[in-house]
Amino acid sequence: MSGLTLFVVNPISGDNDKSSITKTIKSWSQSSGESIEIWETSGKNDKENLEQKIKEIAPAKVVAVGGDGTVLLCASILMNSKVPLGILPMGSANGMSAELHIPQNIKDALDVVHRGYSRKSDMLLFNDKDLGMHISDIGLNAGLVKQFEEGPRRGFLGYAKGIVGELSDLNPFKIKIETDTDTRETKGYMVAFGNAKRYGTGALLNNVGKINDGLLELSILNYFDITAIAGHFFDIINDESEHMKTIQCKKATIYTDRKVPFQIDGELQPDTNQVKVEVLPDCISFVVPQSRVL
Ligand SMILES: Nc1ncnc2c1ncn2[C@@H]1O[C@H](COP(=O)(O)OP(=O)(O)OP(=O)(O)O)[C@@H](O)[C@H]1O
Repeated sequence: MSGLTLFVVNPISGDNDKSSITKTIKSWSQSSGESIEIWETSGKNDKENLEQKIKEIAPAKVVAVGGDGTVLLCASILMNSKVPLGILPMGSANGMSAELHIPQNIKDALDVVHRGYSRKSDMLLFNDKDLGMHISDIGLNAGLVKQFEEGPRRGFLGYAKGIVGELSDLNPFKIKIETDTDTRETKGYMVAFGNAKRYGTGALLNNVGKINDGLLELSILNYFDITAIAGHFFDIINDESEHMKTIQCKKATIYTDRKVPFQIDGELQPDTNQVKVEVLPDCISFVVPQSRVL
């Protein structure tokens, strides 16, 4: 595809030096003949400013250089347009790029951008206003994200302390789920909202999710059992799993009997006792390796 490629670089994502990435992008532009522009996020009004930039330069492709937050920022602007979104995975969480099999190596990921194969994906809309793309949840995992973000500690030790804190406070909550097809009540520690199969950490959430199936997966963690949880890291969950149930639907509202932590694609939201979610089918195109084109 000819035309301009806009690289949207998040300078703070993933704690790695972006100046060498910028150099690599510029030399790739010369060797591949792709004309490029590089635009950095500031962390303030990025959506409005990027929207403006995209209107001005009308790129043929946009490439998010960062983690899931940067991918979601770009996707929220490009949705329902014909402009495909590539990814150079540079975040601390790169769930969407892992789902799309984008290479972690930057030169290989740039090669995917240059080839320009694309596939469509659904997105998720929460509470009629917030977009999600990969995996969001309420309860246990969002509690860990909260411990990590709100605690004074960074790094692995801080994360480990956060896990211990979160697990020692663990109590199930009552959950009512209304989907477009049924209503059920249960108790559990977490409800995940998936457009995909696995978290950016590699942990498997469900066996059925496809990013372009027009469905979302609600996965409910009913029992907390460390060996069963460990199974998710080794891909040994099955449809009969006792501790985790998955329901596919097009929309749902979840009610809980107390306010619980909530995260959308890794970004913490205010604690909540009610989440409405619906799938927005096939509304964004990602640039993917040829093997991932359907
Ligand atoms: N220049 C900037 N300064 C500070 N924050 C920024 C800047 N640009 C983007 N951000 C913030 O970076 C976050 C998105 O980061 P992203 O998910 O791409 O990478 P990440 O390394 O996975 O991030 P994190 O692990 O902190 O969520 C958003 O919260 C956004 O507001």
